[in-house]
Amino acid sequence: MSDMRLVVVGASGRMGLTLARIIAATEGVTLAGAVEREGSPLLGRDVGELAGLGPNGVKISDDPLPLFAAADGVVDFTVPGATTVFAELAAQARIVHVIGTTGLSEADEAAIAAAARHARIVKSGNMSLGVNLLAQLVKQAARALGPEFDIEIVEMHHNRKVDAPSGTALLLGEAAAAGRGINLSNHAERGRDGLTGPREPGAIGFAALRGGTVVGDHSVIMAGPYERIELGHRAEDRSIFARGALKAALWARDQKPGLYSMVDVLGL
Ligand SMILES: NC(=O)C1=CN([C@@H]2O[C@H](COP(=O)(O)OP(=O)(O)OC[C@H]3O[C@@H](n4cnc5c(N)ncnc54)[C@H](OP(=O)(O)O)[C@@H]3O)[C@@H](O)[C@H]2O)C=CC1
Ligand SMILES: O=C(O)C1=N[C@H](C(=O)O)C[C@H](O)C1
Repeated sequence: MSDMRLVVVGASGRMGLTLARIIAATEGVTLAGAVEREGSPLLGRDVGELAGLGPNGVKISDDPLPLFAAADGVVDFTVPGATTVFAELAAQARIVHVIGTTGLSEADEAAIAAAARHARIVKSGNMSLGVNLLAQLVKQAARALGPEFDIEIVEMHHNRKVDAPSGTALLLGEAAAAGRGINLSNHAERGRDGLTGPREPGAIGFAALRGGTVVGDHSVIMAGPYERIELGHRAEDRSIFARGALKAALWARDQKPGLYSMVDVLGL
C-alpha cells in the first residue's frame, strides 16, 4: 500500500514539530502539508528546517483546503476553535482526522461528532500507549475498591499549557467514573479554593499544577480508610504522543466514518 499522506495542522507548535520529526522517521507515512493560522509569522517557512531535519520542501501554509483535498489524513494538535473547523474540512474531504487537541467544550465535542458522520476521526486526550493502559487499570481499580475510596487526580504540565484540568486527567476521571458506574459530570470536583466544606462522598477530584518544562505527569490517588493506592504515568518526551497519533492515522485509514478513541486503535 502507498504511504499515507498526512497534513499536520499547528505545524510549528510543540506537537507539530515533534510530528514532523516522527513522520520523517516512520515507515508508511509522508508529510504532505503543514498548516498554521492566518497571520502566523512562520507562513512560507520550510517545516523540515523548523523541525531541525534540514529542508524537506514542505512550506507552512494558512490554506488547508487544497492540502486536505490531496491528502489521506490530518493530524491536529492545535486549539479547540481551529479543531472544529478542521473537522468540518476533513469531513468534506472524506479523510482521516486525528485529534489530540484538549480543552474542548461540549459544543466543540458536538461539532466533532457531527463531522464524524463523514470523516474517520480518532480523538483522545492522550495518544500514548502508557496512559491508555493506565486508564484501563484505573477503571478496574475504581470498580474493585468501591465508593469509600476517595479518588483524586493530580496532573502537572509545563508553564505554557492553557487548559485545565488536562485532557488526560479528564480521560482518567472518565475511566474512574466508568469503573464506579457513575457519570463524571455529576461527580467532578474541580478548582477547590476557600471554605469549600468537606469532600462530597463519591466525588472525583482534580488538581492541576503548572511549571517549567514538564511534558505531562498524572497520578490517580485512591485514598481509603488507613491505606492509599496511587497509579501514575510520567511522559518523558512528546514523541510518545506523536507515535500514538500516527498509529491512529494508519489504523483509521481502513475504518468506516465514525468517532473512535485510542482504546479502539490499541485494542485495549
Ligand atoms: N492528546 C495528546 O496526546 C496530546 C494533546 N496535546 C494537546 O495538543 C494541543 C497543542 O499542544 P502544543 O503543541 O503543546 O501547543 P502549541 O501552542 O505549541 O501548538 C499549537 C499550534 O497550533 C497553532 N494554531 C492555533 N490556531 C491555529 C489555526 N487556526 N490553524 C492552524 N494552527 C493553529 C498555534 O499557532 P500560534 O502559536 O501561532 O497560535 C501553534 O503553533 C493542546 O490542546 C494540548 O493539550 C498535547 C500533547 C499530547
Ligand atoms: O498540553 C500538553 O502538553 C499536553 N496535553 C495533553 C493533556 O491535556 O492531557 C496530553 C499531555 O499530557 C500533554
